[in-house]
Amino acid sequence: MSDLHDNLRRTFRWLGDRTDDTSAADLTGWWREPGIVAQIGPGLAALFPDDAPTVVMGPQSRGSLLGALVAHALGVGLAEVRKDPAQNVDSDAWWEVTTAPDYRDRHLRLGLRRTLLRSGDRVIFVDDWVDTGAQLEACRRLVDVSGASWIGAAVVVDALQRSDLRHNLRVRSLLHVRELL
Ligand SMILES: O=P(O)(O)OC[C@H]1O[C@H](OP(=O)(O)OP(=O)(O)O)[C@H](O)[C@@H]1O
Repeated sequence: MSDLHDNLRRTFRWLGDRTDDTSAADLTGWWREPGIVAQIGPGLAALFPDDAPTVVMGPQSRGSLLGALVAHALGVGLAEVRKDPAQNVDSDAWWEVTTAPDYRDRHLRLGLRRTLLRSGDRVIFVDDWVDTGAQLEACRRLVDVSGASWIGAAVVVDALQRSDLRHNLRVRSLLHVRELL
């Protein structure tokens, strides 16, 4: 998987002009690269080789995109986490949580349809990037309330500001943000 590691670094860009104080991560080059699309699902799945997940959880939108690739690699399904979930009909029941301030200082409402996780499910969380860990922590709460079990988080880039979260939520990554600087 060293090809994957090198390809992720090669096709990543920081966007920012000289007059800008901050820069933004551009990951779109990853999705354009056939080798990455082929390898990233198996690569993330391999971060938890001994844990036998029954389902992948991925937050909208890039967590769901990657989550589908990981689910395919593992031969399981995907539980999609929606932002600002809307109930369609009375019987459409959701688990909902609000995040701590995330990397854009947002308190997001995240929701998971109750039909998507069952007690006995073993969940692997997938996302492209973790920064404050606010969305990650909120997804852990969704798993807890559903009665399913949390295996850990497989992410592409670990930019976690809090190392306690890395340990407590079992965060494993393909790259550390330092490798992109
Ligand atoms: O660690 P945190 O501070 O919670 O931030 C990380 C989250 O933010 C980004 O998603 P974003 O909400 O930008 O949505 P996107 O996937 O649609 O780009 C990223 O994909 C993670 O889900």
